[in-house]
Amino acid sequence: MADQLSLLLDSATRFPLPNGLSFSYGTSGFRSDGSVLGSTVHRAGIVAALRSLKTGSTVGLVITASHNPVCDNGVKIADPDGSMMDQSWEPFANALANAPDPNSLAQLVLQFAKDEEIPLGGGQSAEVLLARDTRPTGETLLEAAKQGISSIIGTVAIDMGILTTPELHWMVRCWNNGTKATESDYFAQLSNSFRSLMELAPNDNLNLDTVEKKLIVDGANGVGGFKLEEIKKNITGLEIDVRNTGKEGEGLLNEGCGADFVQKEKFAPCGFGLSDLGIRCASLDGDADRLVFFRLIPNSNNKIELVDGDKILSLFAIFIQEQLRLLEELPARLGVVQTAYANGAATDYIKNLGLEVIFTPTGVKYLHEKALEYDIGLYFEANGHGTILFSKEFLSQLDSANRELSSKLPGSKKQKAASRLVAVTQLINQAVGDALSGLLLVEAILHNKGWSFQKWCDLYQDLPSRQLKVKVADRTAIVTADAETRVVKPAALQELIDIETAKYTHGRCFVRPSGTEDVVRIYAEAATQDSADSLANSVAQHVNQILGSDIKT
Ligand SMILES: CC(=O)N[C@H]1[C@@H](OP(=O)(O)O)O[C@H](CO)[C@@H](O)[C@@H]1O
Ligand SMILES: [Mg+2]
Repeated sequence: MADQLSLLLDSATRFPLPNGLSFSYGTSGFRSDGSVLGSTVHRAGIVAALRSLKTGSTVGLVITASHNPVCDNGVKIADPDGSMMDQSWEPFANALANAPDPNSLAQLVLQFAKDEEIPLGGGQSAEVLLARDTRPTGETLLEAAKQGISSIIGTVAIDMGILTTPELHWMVRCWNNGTKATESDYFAQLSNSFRSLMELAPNDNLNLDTVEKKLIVDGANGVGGFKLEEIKKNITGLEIDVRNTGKEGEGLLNEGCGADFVQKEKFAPCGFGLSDLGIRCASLDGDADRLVFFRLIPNSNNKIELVDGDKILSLFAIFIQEQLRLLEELPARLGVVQTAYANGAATDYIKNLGLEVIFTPTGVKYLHEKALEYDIGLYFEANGHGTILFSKEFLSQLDSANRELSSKLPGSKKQKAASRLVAVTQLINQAVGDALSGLLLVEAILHNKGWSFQKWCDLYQDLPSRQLKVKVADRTAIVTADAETRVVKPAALQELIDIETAKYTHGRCFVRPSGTEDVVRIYAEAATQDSADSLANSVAQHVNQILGSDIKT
């Protein structure tokens, strides 16, 4: 134990906490300006090493700040099944990140290891897979993570290189399952399952030829674009043109491009223009875990028609439901998980399909956890982060049904439905929302259904909405309940929100503190755009008055 203590003290001395800063494991890990994150990433390395020792399995650590500006960076930890680190460890991660000096850091580690019965001292080995996105601060931060990891005796760090966040989560999951886990295995799994699903399109679908084969993808000048360039080499039946790949001269990461920009601004990303009218387009975020689709609106100065996470979710739900209906001998409990940001029209649409819709607070760690409770759990945030989870029991029943139908009724509708579901389970990332696998699944489903982009857009009409953010003195003064739809503190604020909302037809409004930025977010929905704008503005004024601040859009 003396060795362990001196190793920790020595390592921590090289990564002092910057003066006057504090860090918090927020909606999606630690995030800040990349230049101040050395100590945080080093300490996240220690947390990951301990997590691996505790679980007796390999865990992951990704250095990314997703859709944030290029100067930001961040770090998050993946659990052995590829999901986000168990929330019960976040308080320890926070305490460690803010430990004022090496001594208190070492004491925190020793005490936590004792409380959690984590075997220190090298008796047990541990393993952490590492990856980073394309940010310039990534390389130095990766080194900090490696040093943090190796300050726990017996832990090995394996650098998997520059990857999308979902690739790393997928690799951790496969590594622990003992299945193939390299990047080329990931590419092969995506292209093979995409091919299978495309080939399973019904022959009697007369509309198949009318589906536009061309797709233009905005890579946000991040890691997703050049990974898609690799995947597309093995794909037929779809012509993919990748823009904003991050190559020299193509622009800065997430600047005027990427899924967050496209979804929030409802404008085409840079590099897109008039010549793309009528063509189906998609946008990834900086670490390729978010996906939205769009199409340029003629004569509108690059405004777009947006297909967000809610509509991707709806498309997936319809497709899964259709296959299950053909396979009535395979009962499955389907759950659809959304957050309060889901458009009201989307929720109504999914409920009208007869599906169960559940709401959780913002942040995929909450949605993912809920989706795991179903045989098939579909979840998406409106901003395009989501996936479909299949329970182990369902996967094994599906596998048996597929084998039986393939031998007894080959080529039948039932057999094809089972094979389609099998292909979906292989194509969609089971660890975390993945823009690249989601994109291929959308394309394969549109092809199977013979649906044009227009048909997909027309599933339902989004209710007009508006999002505002307000910077306040202390955003934690706002406490919410009921999946963030109601403010419980300060109580007067909810009463004011209720009074404002009642003034509008189809009015809905909620307020919550962001988990990734120092702001309070306001979301409003109403029958017209003017009403949504006005509702959001008046509630922002109330937030302003009660908590003191300036309104930002
Ligand atoms: C309104 C919104 O888009 N919120 C985003 C944003 O969280 P906030 O806690 O709202 O800052 O970033 C999260 C991480 O990417 C994402 O999960 C979430 O949906
Ligand atoms: Mg992201």
